[in-house]
Amino acid sequence: MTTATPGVRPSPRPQGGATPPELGADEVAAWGRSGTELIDLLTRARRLGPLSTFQLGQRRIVLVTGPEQVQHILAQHPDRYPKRSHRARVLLGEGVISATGEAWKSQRRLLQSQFTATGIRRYEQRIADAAGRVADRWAEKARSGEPTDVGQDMQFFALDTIWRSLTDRPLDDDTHRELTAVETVVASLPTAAAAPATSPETVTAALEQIDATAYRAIAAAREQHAAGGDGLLRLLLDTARTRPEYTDRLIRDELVTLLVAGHETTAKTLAWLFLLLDRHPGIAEWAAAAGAPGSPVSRKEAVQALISETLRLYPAVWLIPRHAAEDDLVDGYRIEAGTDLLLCPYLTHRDPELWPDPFEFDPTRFLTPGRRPGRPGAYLPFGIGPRACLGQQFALREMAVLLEALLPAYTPAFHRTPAGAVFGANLRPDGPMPARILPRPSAAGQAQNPQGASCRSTN
Ligand code: HEM
Repeated sequence: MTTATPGVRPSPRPQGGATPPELGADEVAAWGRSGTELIDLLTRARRLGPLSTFQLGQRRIVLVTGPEQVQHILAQHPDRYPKRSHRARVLLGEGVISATGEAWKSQRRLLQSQFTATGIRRYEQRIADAAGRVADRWAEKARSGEPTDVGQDMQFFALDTIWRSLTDRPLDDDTHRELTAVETVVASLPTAAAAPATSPETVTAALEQIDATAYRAIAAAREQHAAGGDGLLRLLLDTARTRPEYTDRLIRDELVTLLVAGHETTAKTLAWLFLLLDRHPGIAEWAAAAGAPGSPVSRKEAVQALISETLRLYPAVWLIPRHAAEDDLVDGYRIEAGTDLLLCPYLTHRDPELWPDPFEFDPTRFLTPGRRPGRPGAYLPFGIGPRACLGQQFALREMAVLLEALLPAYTPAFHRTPAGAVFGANLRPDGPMPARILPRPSAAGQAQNPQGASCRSTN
């Protein structure tokens, strides 16, 4: 407890506190000359401790990787650390990811009910239909021996799933082609910059394409709506009747936000998962056999553990930026108003003080009590606090439905696999993933198409 000293005006700034340990300018310059990814600079800074700082051009950046510090910023004091001008605003407009303040609260409240564990049940059939499409494709590829690209199949699945949930229609080839423009824009987004630079021509053209597709979907949903259609867009259109802030522009922004947030991350996670299984055939066998008589884990448990461990090693959202709106003390260190902060789940998830054998792919750590850290803030693939992922339950469900159908039945035999990772707007494999689809010998005739009655989870 502090006592006021007579005659001294209380300062609004927290007292005391040292600056977080700083990475020297020469090391930052050496990193700049090396031309390597931002993650290399962050890895150097991380060695200084759970909170560290460095100067990048004109910007002072604080890197936050310790669980307690992460928890302080995202969960305990989110008002002190808002999102600033979101780097994807050029694409997402005022949708729920980039909105702030009261507008964000009311937009989030509206969508929240659709994305709870109960709320997503209304999308179960659409998820099963999209997974069934991939299962059919892999069955055909397994028969014909023609190669497929596993990364692209995952991209299509995730986009088809969210498109069906938004518009109540399966993704058709034309719309799919048009929406590849999203990838062009996502690939052009800066990683740690506060605001995107002026769009180059290709990005502008891609944005125009995305707008055209979105407005066409809104018009179609209006017609379908009159005829009794369903889907997330319907909720937005219904809301627009009583809330004038839901203009066509805001509906477009929410639609594009959910499309982008709802497929890139899921697709990349599934792509990483298949790459990890390729590198660890023993674990692929374990997952395929789970749920069979005599297996100690159910298929559902094994699939959940695979997803959790993939998200630990390759969190698609590998960097979470925040901005200090006021002075604060974190772990005894002073954070000044105006500082940019970067939280890095990728580094937190690979911290040897938190995770035994952090570089090992070992899904069983999520099945064995005491083998994962209990400290809040140590595992955050979906973020934490009020701005945590809206679509977490949806993403987990769609990935589980697909994997429960594919893993027991097929193995992709990759012709080649990407050598590394791209740490861009999301964390993605850095190349194509061509493969032949092999039926698992033990699973002949067992391939499950989740469209039918088998869409309930297997044991
Ligand atoms: C594996 C899949 C996914 C991962 C790893 C993921 C990760 C994240 C993370 C880390 C955040 C928080 C970012 C921050 O704090 O700044 C976030 C926010 C968000 N995610 Fe996801 N996400 C996934 C799938 C989805 C899906 C399927 C949807 C929609 C259907 C979705 C919609 C959103 C939205 C709308 C936000 C913004 C929430 C807000 O600001 O209130 N995400 N996601």
